[in-house]
Amino acid sequence: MATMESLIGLVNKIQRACTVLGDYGGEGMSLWEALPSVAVVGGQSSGKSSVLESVVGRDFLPRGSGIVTRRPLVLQLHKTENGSQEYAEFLHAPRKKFTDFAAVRKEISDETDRITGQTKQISNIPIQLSIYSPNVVNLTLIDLPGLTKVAVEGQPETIVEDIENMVRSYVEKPNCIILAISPANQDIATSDAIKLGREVDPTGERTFGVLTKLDLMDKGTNAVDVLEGRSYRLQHPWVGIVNRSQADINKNVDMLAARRKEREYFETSPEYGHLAHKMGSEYLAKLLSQHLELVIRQRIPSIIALINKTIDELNAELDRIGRPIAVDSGAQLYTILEMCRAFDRVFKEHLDGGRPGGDRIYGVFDHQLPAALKKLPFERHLSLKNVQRIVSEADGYQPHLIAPEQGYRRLIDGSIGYFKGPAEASVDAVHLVLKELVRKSIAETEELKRFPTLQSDIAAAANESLERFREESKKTVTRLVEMESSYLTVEFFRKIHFEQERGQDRDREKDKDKDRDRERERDRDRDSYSYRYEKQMYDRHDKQSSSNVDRYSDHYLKRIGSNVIAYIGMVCDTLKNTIPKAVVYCQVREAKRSLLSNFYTQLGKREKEKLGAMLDEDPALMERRETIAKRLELYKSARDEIDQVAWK
Ligand SMILES: Nc1nc2c(ncn2[C@@H]2O[C@H](COP(=O)(O)OP(=O)(O)OP(=O)(O)O)[C@@H](O)[C@H]2O)c(=O)[nH]1
Repeated sequence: MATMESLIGLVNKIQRACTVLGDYGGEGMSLWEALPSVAVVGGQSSGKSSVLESVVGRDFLPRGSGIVTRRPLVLQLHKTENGSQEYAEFLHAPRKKFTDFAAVRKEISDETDRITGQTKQISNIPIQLSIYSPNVVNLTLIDLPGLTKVAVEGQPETIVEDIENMVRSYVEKPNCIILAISPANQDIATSDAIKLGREVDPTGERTFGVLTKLDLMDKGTNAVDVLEGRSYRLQHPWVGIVNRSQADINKNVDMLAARRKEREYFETSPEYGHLAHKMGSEYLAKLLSQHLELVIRQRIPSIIALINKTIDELNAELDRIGRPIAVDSGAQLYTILEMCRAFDRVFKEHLDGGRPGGDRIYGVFDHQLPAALKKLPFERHLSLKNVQRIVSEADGYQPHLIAPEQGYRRLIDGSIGYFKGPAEASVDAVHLVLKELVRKSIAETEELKRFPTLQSDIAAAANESLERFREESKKTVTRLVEMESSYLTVEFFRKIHFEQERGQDRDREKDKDKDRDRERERDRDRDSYSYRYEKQMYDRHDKQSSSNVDRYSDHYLKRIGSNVIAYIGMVCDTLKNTIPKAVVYCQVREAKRSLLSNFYTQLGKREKEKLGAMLDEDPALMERRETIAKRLELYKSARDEIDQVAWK
């Protein structure tokens, strides 16, 4: 019985492991998949049910002469807590607990009749019986209808084949251990059990030869040749058995008494005395236990592999969804700061390269700003008419004598005002890029994924900062533009004055130099406002054929306009360079330096509850993590259980 004990321990551990694995369905491995089943196979009345009972150690199967087992009986033994009451339950009557095993026997018999009628018919619909007991191992035993050679009165012709096919469907499963029962009072060469065993298990590794009814052999004959493996060789040793006779059953001889009788039989037998220690039901039970243990142990590596694989998967998933968060406020603050830093890292990567987005800021400076500047309506503002109007207005009642100082100022002031638009537009464009980068960075910060509340807190704080930077940046670029109005570059006008003198000389030399003049202009930046402006003025002038009657000649006004345009072109070039500097200084640099600094200040002042609230997770995620953590624990304990078994 020591072997049975260790088998119970082993199977229990695997049971616990498999319950864990099986509990979650799908990939889980059920206990019954991990464990082998044992089927008894043999001719009619060969003693199958008797042998099965001996292995289980209980009387509960109907027995008798003639065909008794007419439906497969799938018997699942479930080990229960020590001290708990033994009971049986049928699948066809789930809520009914049988504690009286005589009643179990009767129910098997009645249930057989329910399907087959009280005839000699058989059915392949199994009866499922579970026995819950502290004294059994978790195991499936299958009692099968006896194989027969001919159909008897009341049976269909196909019965021989039908039974064989049914039995085969059970024993051909590689997980099935075959107890091949042959009665000693028949020639072993005609044994149906051996024949089928050889067919489904040619190497004989899962077939056990059992010889029953040794006591019923003819006087003067014995089965020593069979038992010693000479008649038919099997990998496992043959076991001889003496079950209760029909007379014993009728007299209600109990199992203990039957065992004693069997032991005495072998010990006192002149033929089998030398084999006594390897004979009998108890020895068969022991042999079977040992084999089961071996087979079950062979399954351990694959069970452990499955457990390890699942543990790895669970750990990976936990890593993905994040480990649980701490409860004390210090640790929470730390977690929040860590996450802010992670976000900050991603954000900076976007700006500095490594991640896309920062280049769009350069796009604003390189493309958007110059394009906007080019579109400014200077040509309209400095049209001949406008120049004349503004210069005249600035002069007032007294026309200027040498140069229209006030006129220039007004023309320039009015023009410079136009730069505010593109300057502010650059600020706004960069603001939008930064805002988008904040949004992107939050989405891309792995660590933040599980904390929707913190995500929106960080987003709000970052956007608030960006808004502040934008205000500051707008003030600065406006100032840059205003600075251009507040003090004009003197050198420019001195140079103009000088050039104009020269120009007047040339005028005197008149149009013969006109071509040369144009050539000089062409040499200048063709893209500049002054070039385009002057060209337009020339063209217009040619068409208008100088019918002007105003204070100043068209030529003179055109000069003023083109001077202003040239000056504005210079201012434009300056602003094209300084606006980006201001924008980067006020917005980009600040975003990199102090996007979350206000947030940090606020964080320091928050109470514990508020910190906890910031770390609120998606409830579904929390639940998932809990489930995974629990499963992980179970799997680890299952692995421990099995490890203990494996190293024994
Ligand atoms: N004397 C003696 N009788 C036995 C032995 N084994 C079985 N019997 C008797 O043989 C009869 C059939 O035994 P079962 O255990 O019902 O045989 P079975 O193979 O399950 O029979 P079916 O289910 O009908 O095929 C019963 O009356 C048993 O008492 C044995 O070793 N010695």
